Amino acid sequence: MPSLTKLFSMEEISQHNTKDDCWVVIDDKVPTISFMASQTKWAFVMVFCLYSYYHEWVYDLSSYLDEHPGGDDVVLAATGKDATEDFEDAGHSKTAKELMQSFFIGELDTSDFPEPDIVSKKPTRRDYAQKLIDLAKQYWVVPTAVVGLSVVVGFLIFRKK
Ligand code: HEM
Repeated sequence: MPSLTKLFSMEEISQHNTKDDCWVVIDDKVPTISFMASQTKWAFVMVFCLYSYYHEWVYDLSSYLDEHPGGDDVVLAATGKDATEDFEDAGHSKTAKELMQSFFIGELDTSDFPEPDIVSKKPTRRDYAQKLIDLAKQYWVVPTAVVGLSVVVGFLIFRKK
């Protein structure tokens, strides 16, 4: 995915995890676009939404930690991972979201993330055989009871003759 800003790996970001040096990754960016004309603004918003769908943003909160109304511990606990959920759960105001833009430093480099395994695999004969074995293992009591009962009945009939 092409990028317009500086890229940081999660490994690098996770090293900035102290009170004096604190970076977080949040998938939420509201660009300051109030200076644009209405139509241009919406076109920009649409392109930006598409772009931001594939990107996660990195914020350097080192200078803000002491002032953060939610405290520094919650933010420090959210370093080295995607903090979007924690950020959203805190119910940040529009003002907070605007303020966070002043701490923006770049975006998360996702190029070395493993590809999700979405290739659908057609079941083979081996898979069906394995399924049958698994079922037999799971329900072994029924066939065992049938065989046992047949042996007993057969034995009784044989003895009568
Ligand atoms: C990214 C930059 C951030 C900025 C600029 C920011 C700013 C603020 C502001 C202004 C408030 C006061 C309430 C409001 O106006 O919404 C607040 C509260 C809070 N923030 Fe943040 N915050 C940031 C990141 C985070 C992160 C990453 C977390 C958690 C992992 C977090 C957790 C909280 C919590 C728990 C509160 C208290 C909410 C409450 O009192 O109900 N914040 N933040």
